[in-house]
Amino acid sequence: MTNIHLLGAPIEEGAGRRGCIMGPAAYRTAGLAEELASLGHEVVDLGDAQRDEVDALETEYTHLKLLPQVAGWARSLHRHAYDLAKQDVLPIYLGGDHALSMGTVTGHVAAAAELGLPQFVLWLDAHSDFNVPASSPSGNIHGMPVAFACGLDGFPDILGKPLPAPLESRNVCMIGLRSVDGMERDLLQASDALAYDMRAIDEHGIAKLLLPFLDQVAAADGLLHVSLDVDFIEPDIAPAVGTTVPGGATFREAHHIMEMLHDSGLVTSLDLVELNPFLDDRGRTARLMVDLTASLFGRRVLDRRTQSY
Ligand SMILES: NC(=[NH2+])NCCC[C@H](N)C(=O)O
Ligand SMILES: [Mn+2]
Ligand SMILES: [Mn+2]
Repeated sequence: MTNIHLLGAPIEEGAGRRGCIMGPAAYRTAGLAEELASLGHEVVDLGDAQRDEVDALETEYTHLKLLPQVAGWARSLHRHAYDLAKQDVLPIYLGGDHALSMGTVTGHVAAAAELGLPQFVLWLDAHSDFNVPASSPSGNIHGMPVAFACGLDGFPDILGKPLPAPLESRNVCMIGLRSVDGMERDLLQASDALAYDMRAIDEHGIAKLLLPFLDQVAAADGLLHVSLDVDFIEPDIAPAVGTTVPGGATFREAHHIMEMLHDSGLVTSLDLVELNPFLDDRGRTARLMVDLTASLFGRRVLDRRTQSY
């Protein structure tokens, strides 16, 4: 039994298209809390976080879109995440676009650093979200949270203070990549992040990529934050996302990852991001995300002990 706390993060200003503001409501409508409770967990819905008011920030990168709004969300979510990380609960952040991870990841890294524990991040996404302002072709800040959390140069004062502790890029594992921008690719390859594209899944399968990373987290006695972007999944089955890229993870691959994460017992926090209910087809993407989350929290078809392999 896990004590799960749900926090809505209805940010949409980091994405190029509007609609993620409706994400938290869609997860609630799709029955996320009830589903997790039916698996035997204690679930508390904290409602939605509020954005801080932030004035214009100084930066030479004028193409950054809606920067004060994104910074307001990052500051608020950073505080929430830091507080939740210090409690004996497992937070699930209901996005909201992926810029929300600028707050959640940095909050968890800051709390982990104070506890003297290494913080790991599993990034399930079609994109590496490793742009810095200078490399971003779009100016959409949801393409930048990993670079920001790792402390790369060139960002304005998004948190309103220096990063309390940078995320170590060697503690990051990305799976599902199939859209990385030109300069972003150079930055990613110069970092120590483990990054697997779809070809790696095709050639090796999920288990072979994920197990060594989970072993590394366990060996380091680390904390594990999972950030699940809807566009990680094949858009045919998960259409409610503004940045679809064909060739995503299948239903089976996505559930397989979630089941392995459950079995590992290592996950300590989770972001569900980029759900855009405005683009959904009768709630199917919201329901799929709820089902995947249920797999991560223990739903399974058979008990392993009853199987003969
Ligand atoms: N979280 C996301 N969906 N990110 C998409 C980013 C797309 C592109 N790399 C950009 O920076 O604009
Ligand atoms: Mn993303
Ligand atoms: Mn993405």
